[in-house]
Formats: sequence, C-alpha cells, structure tokens
Amino acid sequence: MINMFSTALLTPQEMGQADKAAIASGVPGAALMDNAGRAVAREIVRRWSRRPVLVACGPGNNGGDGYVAARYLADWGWPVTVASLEGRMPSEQTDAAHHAGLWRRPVVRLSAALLDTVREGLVIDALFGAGLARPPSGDAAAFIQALNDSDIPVCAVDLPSGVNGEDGAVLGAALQAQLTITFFRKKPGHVLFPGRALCGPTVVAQIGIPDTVLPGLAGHTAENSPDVWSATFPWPQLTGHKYSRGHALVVGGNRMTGAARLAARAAARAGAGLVTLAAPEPAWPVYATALESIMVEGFCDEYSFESLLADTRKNVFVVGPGLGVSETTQNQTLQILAKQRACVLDADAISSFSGQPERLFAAVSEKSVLTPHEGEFARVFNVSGSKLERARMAARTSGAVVLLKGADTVIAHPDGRAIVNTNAPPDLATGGAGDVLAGMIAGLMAQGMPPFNAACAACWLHGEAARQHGPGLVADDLIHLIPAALKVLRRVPVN
Ligand SMILES: NC(=O)C1=CN([C@@H]2O[C@H](COP(=O)(O)OP(=O)(O)OC[C@H]3O[C@@H](n4cnc5c(N)ncnc54)[C@H](O)[C@@H]3O)[C@@H](O)[C@H]2O)[C@@H](O)CC1
Ligand SMILES: Nc1ncnc2c1ncn2[C@@H]1O[C@H](COP(=O)(O)OP(=O)(O)O)[C@@H](O)[C@H]1O
Ligand SMILES: [K+]
Repeated sequence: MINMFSTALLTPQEMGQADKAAIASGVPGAALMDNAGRAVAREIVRRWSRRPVLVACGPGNNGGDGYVAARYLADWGWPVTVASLEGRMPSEQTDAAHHAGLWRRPVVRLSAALLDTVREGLVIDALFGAGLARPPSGDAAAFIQALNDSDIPVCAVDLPSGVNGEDGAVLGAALQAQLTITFFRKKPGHVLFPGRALCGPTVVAQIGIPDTVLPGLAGHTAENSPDVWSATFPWPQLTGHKYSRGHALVVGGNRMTGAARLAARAAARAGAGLVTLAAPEPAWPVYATALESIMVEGFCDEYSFESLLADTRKNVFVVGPGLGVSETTQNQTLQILAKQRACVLDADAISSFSGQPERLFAAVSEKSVLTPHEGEFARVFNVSGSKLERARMAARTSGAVVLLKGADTVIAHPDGRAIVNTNAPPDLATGGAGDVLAGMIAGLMAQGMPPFNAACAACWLHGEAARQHGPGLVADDLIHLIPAALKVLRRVPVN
C-alpha cells in the first residue's frame, strides 16, 4: 500500500532503461529528444523575458536536448548562440546528431569568453547530464568556473553539468543553476545534497515516456510526498474512540525532561489516542505538572519500568530523547525491544549502543524505527557511500527502518526501499526538532500506520509544520503547527 512510482527517483541507468523501453513501445528516440528540448525552451519562455541565450552543448544526448531547445527558442524569435566543445559534435547517426543537423546556424567553440555575449542574458547548460563520466576538464571546466563566477543565470538541462545523477555528488566542479529541467522522473542527484542546491528548483517535464515502463525498473527509491503513503494515513474514523487510536508510551529522562515532553506532545498531536510518559520517580513532579492531556506514570527501577510496559494496549514506545548515554538507557531500550511491539529509537537510545551495535541489531526488527542524525548514525553504523546508500545499508544490516536525518533525510526499509525527504526548511535545524519528529512517528504508528509509512508521513508533516512557521522556529512551535500541517494533508487528494 505504498506508491513508489509517482515520485520515483531513477538512477541514470534506470532512466536509460526507461528511455529504451519507451522507444521499444513505439516512441522514436528523436521524438523524445524533441519533446525534451521543447520543454526546456517552454520553461525558459515561461520564466524569462526575451534575451540573448547561449546554449552550451556537449557531445551526448544532453547536448542533443540543447540543440532542440536552441532551435525552438530561435524559432520564437530569441537571439541564440550555440557552442559545443571543440571537436566534440554528436556521433553520427545518433538522435543528438539528427537534432544538431536541424540547427542550421553556426556552432561556435565553447569558451569562457563567450559569456561576454550573454552578460544580460541566459545560459542553457546542455553539456553533460546523466552521462557524466568523469570530472569536466579543459574548455568545459574553464567554462563552468567562469560561469559560476558570473551572475548570469543558468538553466540546466536534466542536471547541472558536474552533478552526478546517481547521488548528487559533484564530480570535480559543477555549475550552479537557477532552474533545472529534467524528464519523466527526477534522479537521486536532484534531491540529495549538494546536487539539490546546485539544481535550483527542478521541473519535471513529461516527454512521452509512458508510466507503464516503471514497474520492473523502478520501485526502490522515491521522493517523499503524500502520494507515497496517503492511502495508508490513519485519519480518525467516525466511530473511533481513544482506544482505537492506539497508546504511545514515551520514556522520560531524569534531567533533560524537555525532550521526552516534546516527543509525548507530538505523539498526541499526530493522533495517538492515549499517550503515557514514563517518568523516573525523582523527575515525576516535573513531568506531571507540565503535562495535562498526557498521563505521567512513575517508575523507580527496572522492575517497575517493566510493569509499565506490560499493558499490551501500549502499542508503541519512544525511547531515547533526553535519556543520556548510559547502560541504563541501553537496558531500557533492550527491555522495550524485548516486547516486540512497535517502537521509535532516537538519540541516546542509539548512542548507548556505540561500540556494541550487534546488541542493537539483534534486538530490533521491521517494527522498530531508528532516527539517528549523522553523529548518532556514525556511532553504530560503519558504512560508507552516498546518504542514500548508507541509510539503505544501515536498514539492511540492522533489520530496522532507518531514518537518517538532515536537510535531505533518507528513510530506508530493510527490504531496500528508500525515500528521500525534500520539504524540510533549514529552520528545522534547532534543538528538539528531532524529538518532535520521533513523537510524531510514534503517534502515527500507534494508530496502526506501518512503521516505514509512518516515518515517511511524519517526516513530511514535520517539514510542512516547519514551513508553516518559517524563520524563528523553535521546536515547541512545531507541536502547535502539526494541526495546520494535517489540514494541508487533508486537502491533498488521495492517490
Ligand atoms: N530517457 C532518457 O534517457 C532521455 C535522455 N535525454 C538526455 O540524454 C542525456 C543523457 O545522454 P547521454 O547518455 O548521451 O549522456 P550525456 O549527454 O549527459 O553525456 C555523455 C557524453 O558526454 C561525454 N562526457 C561525459 N563526461 C564528460 C566529461 N567530464 N568531459 C567531457 N566529456 C564527457 C561522454 O563521452 C558522452 O559523449 C540526459 O541527461 C538527457 O539530457 C533526453 O534526450 C530525454 C530522454
Ligand atoms: N538544514 C536542515 N534543513 C532541513 N531540516 C533539517 C536541517 N537540519 C536539521 N534538520 C531536521 O531537524 C531535525 C533535527 O533533529 P536532531 O538533530 O535530532 O535534533 P534534536 O536532537 O535537537 O531534536 C531533524 O528532523 C532534521 O532532519
Ligand atoms: K546539463
């Protein structure tokens, strides 16, 4: 019940397969390229008034799209100069060569000096896209450097040259674009940093590749969106009651009491019917006086803690926020995991397994969601690669759902699926925002949403809540904005 297709992220290789499948189904490659280049020209005309345009064309299909865009813009009366890398016209009998042939005007050699002709204009970057194979060098590198040093706007075709479509990494040097137009579906490089920042806003144009090519080649990776999980979102039922909306238990710490309070409030706001905060006896008065709709139960040792967990109606646990890194935290986490119910492990519940990750991995399951930031992640996972690869590998290794936080949060399932979140504003980089997220995930899981879906949905709502507030956000504000984010979600048609 999760839709991985509508916002699927395709690797350059998968995009190539989509292209081939479309051609095999009867859409000529030259037509796809014509549609792609025309889409670029259209998006430019939509955003900029008529002005001089320099189209920098590479030797592959990315360049092919550039020749098409140049032709349409020139037909519509725009002053267009086309430049290519010296001696690198498209190979004969390719779609790119066909479209280069339809450009009847001169093609000049690409150089940084050409930028003087478009100081008041625009550059279309059609040098390299999905086929980037090595760091740009020579004329291409000099052009990228000079263009980045200027304030001439850049519209990138597919990807800014130098950005790796697979993971958003920069190969050598990359252009900073103001707009990127890609085709059919985005690639991971459009949503992972630093690629995402280099793209500017990314527009996805449809060029005649049918969605029917997707099953079989996509389905592993997608951009987070209500389209992915809205069909499983647990809206309150007309005849529901508080017990049918689940009961979340949040473990509180002795000293940093704010973290667990934020998580508990967020769980309630996200819709858990009941929320209990389990408080160590010495801190019980602090929690009890601060919380009204949330129940506060005290415990004094591992036995009374165990008895708090016994009620099976408590169907999801949150452990970690504000607990401190200690053996006690590790033991509480293991006690919770032994119950084999849904749980969210955040912050110190993760860090307390530093140096002993196998103990954690042996206890977690697909019902557990781990929500580390990069620092916590590095304490238990020894994996390398892009953020997407690392989150995926961590989920596979641990057997839990892993939500690796940051500006481009990745949520990975042990079965290999991964979602990249893109709606979080940087205002979220504030203490306690992660505690709120942990509580929101638990609030959705309490209502029966599967852990992976709940993690994706909570992450999107968290970003939307922050967006509603804007600058000046503190974590406490998020709690009050969860209802506004839910209202926005209500208006999104269920896919
Ligand atoms: N479904 C698709 O696959 C579609 C692809 N299209 C376009 O096709 C592009 C992919 O085409 P290609 O696979 O031909 O790849 P590119 O055109 O992105 O790049 C490959 C070419 O650039 C050269 N090259 C790569 N890195 C270089 C470097 N650092 N310095 C110098 N030369 C370098 C390669 O030798 C090759 O000639 C996409 O980015 C997109 O713009 C569109 O036409 C629409 C459909
Ligand atoms: N630059 C950023 N842009 C968007 N979201 C961010 C950014 N930095 C942090 N976040 C988000 O803010 C939250 C911070 O969580 P975390 O690091 O656990 O903080 P805390 O432990 O103080 O709650 C996470 O959801 C994270 O993804
Ligand atoms: K490009």
